[in-house]
Formats: sequence, structure tokens, C-alpha cells
Amino acid sequence: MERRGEAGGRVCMSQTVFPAHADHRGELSAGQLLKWMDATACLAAEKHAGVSCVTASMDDIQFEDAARVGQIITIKAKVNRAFKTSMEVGIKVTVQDVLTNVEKIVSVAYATYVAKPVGAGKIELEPIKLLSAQDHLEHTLAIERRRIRLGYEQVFENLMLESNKEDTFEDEDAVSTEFTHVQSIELVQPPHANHHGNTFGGQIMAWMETVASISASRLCHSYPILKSVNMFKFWGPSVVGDRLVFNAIVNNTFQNSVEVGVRVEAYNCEEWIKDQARHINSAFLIFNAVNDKGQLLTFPKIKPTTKDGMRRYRGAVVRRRIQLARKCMLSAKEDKPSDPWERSNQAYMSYSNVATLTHLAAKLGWEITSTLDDVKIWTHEEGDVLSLKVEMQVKIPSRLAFSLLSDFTLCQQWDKHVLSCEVLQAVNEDEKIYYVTSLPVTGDKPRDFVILVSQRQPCKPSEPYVVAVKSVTLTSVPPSPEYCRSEILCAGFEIHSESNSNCKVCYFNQVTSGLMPYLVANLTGSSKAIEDTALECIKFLEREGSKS
Ligand SMILES: CCCC(=O)SCCNC(=O)CCNC(=O)[C@H](O)C(C)(C)COP(=O)(O)OP(=O)(O)OC[C@H]1O[C@@H](n2cnc3c(N)ncnc32)[C@H](O)[C@@H]1OP(=O)(O)O
Repeated sequence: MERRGEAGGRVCMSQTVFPAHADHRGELSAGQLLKWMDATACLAAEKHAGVSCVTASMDDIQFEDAARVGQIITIKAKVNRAFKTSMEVGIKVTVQDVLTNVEKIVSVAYATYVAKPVGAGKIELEPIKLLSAQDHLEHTLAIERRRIRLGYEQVFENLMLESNKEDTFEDEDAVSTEFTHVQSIELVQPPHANHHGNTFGGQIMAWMETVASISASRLCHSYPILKSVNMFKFWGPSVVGDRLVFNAIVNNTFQNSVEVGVRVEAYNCEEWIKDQARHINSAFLIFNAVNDKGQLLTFPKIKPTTKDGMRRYRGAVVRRRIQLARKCMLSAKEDKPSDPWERSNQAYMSYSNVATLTHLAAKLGWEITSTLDDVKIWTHEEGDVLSLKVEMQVKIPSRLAFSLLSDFTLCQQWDKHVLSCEVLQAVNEDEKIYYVTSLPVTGDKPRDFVILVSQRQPCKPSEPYVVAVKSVTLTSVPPSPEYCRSEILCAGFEIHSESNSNCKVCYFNQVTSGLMPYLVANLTGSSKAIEDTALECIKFLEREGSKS
């Protein structure tokens, strides 16, 4: 059976947030929002398919801003691409303040719906009609997102195998995960289901959010706020009359967030008596919590007490890596030209070079993402800014490491991505401008950089040596057609003395489009380029150090 494609597959829902939709803070509850999002997206899918559709999954959902009572929520859903029997629907949620007219984005999400005509076989969907450049772009990107969506399990399994090592839980204050287990039950009634009697996906998501939030509250002693959801998948249907049992438990905590896993099992009357559950849905929800001043709370460490708990604990770390990789892709902005290096602003530029690196290094909330014997990789998230730290243990004195790392003409000896490096201006003993060329990241054009390297010795033994790096613009070295001009926002080294013969070298980099593919590949386990470069750097420092 074939359906004709109709222009559109677009639907818009507008709602005023009333107290009945809100939580105790007077903000629109995440559960209510998920219900509206699912209903709008399903109606868009059905408009295209011309038959009933069911929710197969909702990709990672991030909630950027809250909506308050009295504000207007607008949900726009559009079918981006029809595959065979399934469609990707893009959902954009905005909130508008009635008094000021200011509009903000609450969430952008992607869901997959499958056409399911009642009492008939599968139907093959018509392609959608592309009316604008934006439609073309979304259509192209939809196939990429489908690849990520359908390949997610494989990436996850590979990373789980890689992380298959015993964790130790020495922290005495760590809270047992069992303490956060919450169970709840719901009877599916007609208002919870569509006209065919199938439970609304959004209703199931809303119930899941409620139990997950109770589970998270056991740890933070505050009201958790849903920040993101790691893929809702609807494995099988449930209908009016089914009993749905929800089990939620905290899987892991990170600096300012907690991951709660929820499993949903359905039973009809007969299955209920025989205790035969149907696993219909699982999802992982990430919450923050704030104090009364709106500052993010730090979650306590947790310790799993069972084999399953340990698997969930490691699974949360892996999901966090995949989620960071996604964030990395989204946060890497177009490279913008850096500030011009002019006589009038040289002192300011050198100061800001060192100050920006020092601030980045001092930030709280770095999270470890991978560990080798001598190399540790950390990431830091703040708003949409993602940064990387690579920590290396080196068996040479810190002073020597500083002198080797601050001479950028030597970096070709340990970083195989660097093609050439020359000094353009030795401004003074502590400031130099270099011209660097490096291997292409995408396409086949090599990249080039004009960078200011500022080096600083410590005033006290407890302070680190600093080598700060940022891009500058020199009128004498304009971008050329042979190279892709690339920018470094904030990067460099801090070198800490550990003893007379050992030091710890920390490399920092705020993610830009040039670094993004390496970090994404590292986070998703498909490459070890960052670790390999760090190991080469250690080898180079120790080899050169042994000559002195
Ligand atoms: C607002 C009203 C709407 C609702 O709320 S409906 C209620 C909530 N949802 C449900 O109850 C659905 C429960 N799940 C199901 O019934 C089935 O698992 C589902 C989704 C129909 C798929 O089953 P089948 O058709 O047997 O599976 P299949 O392997 O042949 O796949 C058919 C197409 O679906 C796609 N698919 C399946 N699982 C997916 C997932 N997790 N994420 C994204 N896409 C998924 C699959 O790739 C295939 O696509 P295509 O045919 O190549 O276009």
C-alpha cells in the first residue's frame, strides 16, 4: 500500500503555561512539555503519512531554558525526511513572555515515528517535498542523524568493552545507589491513550520523568531539574488497561549532574497474574539541582553495590562520553578571525593570553574521560563551551619541560599533525608570534595558524610554568587560498613541578572546529590520536631531557 506525499508534514501547537502545567517552582514541568512535544510531532508525522503513527524514539533532548506560568509555549514540528516506514520529525520549542514579547529557545529535538495503519501491513512512505533551503539542509542532516541513532548501540557496546575494568570505590562518603531506587505503578486509562487505545509516548515519558526526579531528589535533597534525556526508545506498545511499572535508580553522578535510569514494564490482566512483564521502554535522564541562589549543587559520589549497578555505573560514563561528543559537534563554532596584533593592544593581548589560560586551568568541574598510565584526558563544560585538558606525567624537571615546550619550532618533533612552524616575530623574551601549518582536518586543504605564544616563569615554587597560546591576526600574513586559516581561542600548557626530576604537564584547549573531530573520535572510541600525541610529547621531553 502506498501513500501520496503531501507538502508539509508541519504542525504548530501554542499553549499558555497554567499552574496545572507547572511544578513547585512555577516552571512548566518537563513531563507536560514532553507530552506536548510528542503529540505535536506525531500529528506532523500523521499529516505526512496519512495514517496513524507511533513514536519509535526521541533522540537526546536538551532543555536550554525554562518556561514560567503565564508564558506562551510554541511547539513547531516538521517532517524532515521520510525513510522507508519511518520518518524523522524535527521539533522546536520556544517560550515567549507575554509582557516583554522576548522569545527564547527551550529545546530542539528530533523524534522518529513509524507509520502503523490500523489492521493493515506496513506502508512505504512517499518522500517529503522540500520547499526551502532549510528543508534541503534538514533533509540532508536527517540521514546523518539516523546513522548516529541506529549506530548508537554499537558505539556504546564498543566503549563499554573498552571501559571494562574494575573501578574501586574508596570514598567512604559515597552513597549506595540502592538508596535511590524508586518504584511506581500506573494504570493506563482512556485519557492516557490515543483513539486506538495506544498509550501516548509523551505520557509514558512524563511518568518516567516523575519517578526519575524522585530518585534524583534522594541524592541532592533539593528539587532536581531535568536538563537532558539520553534517547527514549519505545520497544513495544502498551494499551488502555495495561499496568505500567516504573523502576528508577541513580546510575552515576558527575560534578553538577546525575544520571537516572528508568525501566518501564507493561502487564495486561493475564500477564499481571502470571508476573510476565513486557519491557516496553528504557531511558536515561540527566538532572541538575540548584540552591536558592540559583547556583548549581555538587552531587555526592555514589557507589554501586551489585553487578548490575556496576554495569549501569560504567554505562553512565560511556553515555556521558557520547553526549559530550555530540555537544562537541554542536559547540564547535565557525572560526572567527582573531583580534589584530597591533602596537596599541600588544600588552593587553599578552595579558589576556595568559589570563584566559589561567582561568581555564583553574575552573572547577573538570571531568575525567580517559586514563592511561601517564596520560589522563579531562573535559569541561560551561554553557555551550567545551574544553579539553590532557595531563601528562613526565620524568624531567619542570624548568626543562618549560624550555622545550615554549619553543614551538620543536613541536614538529612530537606532534605529527604539525607540518611546519616558524617564528614570525620575537616580540621580546616572553612573547613570540609563530606561523604554523598543519594537516587538514576535513577536505584536503592543510590548515594554517598565526599564534601568539606567551611564556611565564612562576613567582613561587608552588606556581606552575605557563605557556599560553592564542590566535592573532597579522596584516602581513593574510589568509591564503592554499590553506584553511584556523583559529585557537585559548590553549597552552601549565607545567607543575612534582619533584626535582618529575613534573606534571597539563595541556589545555578550548574546543574549536579544528580540534572537534579529534575530540569526538576520542570520546566515541574510534581514535586514540589525542593519547598518541600526548605519549609522543612525553617521549620527546624525556629524550631531550636526558641529553641535558
Ligand atoms: C502521540 C501518539 C503516538 C504515540 O505516542 S505511540 C505510543 C508510543 N510508542 C509505541 O508504543 C511504539 C512501540 N514500538 C513499536 O511498536 C515498535 O517497536 C516499532 C517502533 C513500530 C518498530 O517496530 P517494527 O516495525 O517491527 O520494527 P522495524 O525494525 O521493522 O522498524 C521499522 C522502522 O522503524 C525504524 N526504527 C525502529 N526502531 C527505531 C528506533 N528506536 N529509533 C529510530 N528508528 C527506529 C527502523 O529503522 C525502520 O525504519 P525504516 O522502515 O527503514 O524507515
